Amino acid sequence: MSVNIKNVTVTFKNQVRAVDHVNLEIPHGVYGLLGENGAGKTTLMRVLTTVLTPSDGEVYLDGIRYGTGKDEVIRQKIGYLPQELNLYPGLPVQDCLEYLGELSGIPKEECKKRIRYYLEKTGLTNHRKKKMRQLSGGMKRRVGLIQALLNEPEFLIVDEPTTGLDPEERVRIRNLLVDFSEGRTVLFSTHVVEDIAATCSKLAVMRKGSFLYTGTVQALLSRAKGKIWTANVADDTEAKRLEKQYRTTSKQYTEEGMTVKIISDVKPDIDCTQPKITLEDAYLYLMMEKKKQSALKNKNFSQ
Ligand SMILES: Nc1ncnc2c1ncn2[C@@H]1O[C@H](COP(=O)(O)OP(=O)(O)OP(=O)(O)O)[C@@H](O)[C@H]1O
Repeated sequence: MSVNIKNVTVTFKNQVRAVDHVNLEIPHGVYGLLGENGAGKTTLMRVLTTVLTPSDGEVYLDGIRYGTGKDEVIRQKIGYLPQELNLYPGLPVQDCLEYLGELSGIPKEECKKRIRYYLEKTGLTNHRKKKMRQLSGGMKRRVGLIQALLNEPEFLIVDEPTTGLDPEERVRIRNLLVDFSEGRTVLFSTHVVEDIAATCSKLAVMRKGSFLYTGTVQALLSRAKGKIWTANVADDTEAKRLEKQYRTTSKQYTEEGMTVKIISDVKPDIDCTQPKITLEDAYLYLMMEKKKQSALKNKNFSQ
């Protein structure tokens, strides 16, 4: 399964350019799509599902070009979990999934077998008789994921699959996606950096309709090498003082007080050490660098 995005642009009627000339080849396995609110992730995913026709550019799935009369064939290869999904509130979970399976043309017995398997895998077996409207947000999300997996798609696109899940369920769903990706392609879009760190070896980082980065997690981590520092402080007042002085990313309470993470090309003039870089550090470093560059560009432009 290969997915190719070539020079794709989406401009909405209100002139918002949500996706701006992007190019991407999505390989096998779980591929992360990370980006701030409004970056263009959902718009790009809607293009990939054939729901939205781009204003410009081409998309190919296994060499089949979108919008050339073969979109139905493409759709049969795709499973999609959208950000918001309201599945038949009056139907019990089992009936709802059986109905969706029937709509997808999955043979009845095979469909029941898959439903049993995925209910078990998502920890929902004991909730299968509950009506959809009686489920918690996290449970609804998991049923939504099952509907996307049900036709065992070659290309699975999931938009924020772990939203509303408790930590244990989050891990369970991540593992399910990794297992499912064996021999398939999974596009995993999220704001949760931890989700990407736990599932993907490659990712794209999106901002304002463009990719700031595409490549391996490892290479992104090495970009931030030598730029992240940790300082221990006694309390929040001291942490705030550091925040005024340096570009800080996070602070965390510890047994002794607090630790503050600082981004700096050179060692800050305080007692600090270099921690093991996390994907969150590398992501925040990338975002800060790009924002700094755009601010500089705007300043030069207005001078
Ligand atoms: N149908 C639409 N008409 C006009 N503008 C839209 C439409 N859909 C999205 N947008 C705009 O396009 C931009 C990208 O939105 P999109 O939903 O793709 O971002 P996102 O990265 O998925 O954000 P989030 O992480 O918050 O879901 C935003 O500025 C949004 O307001």
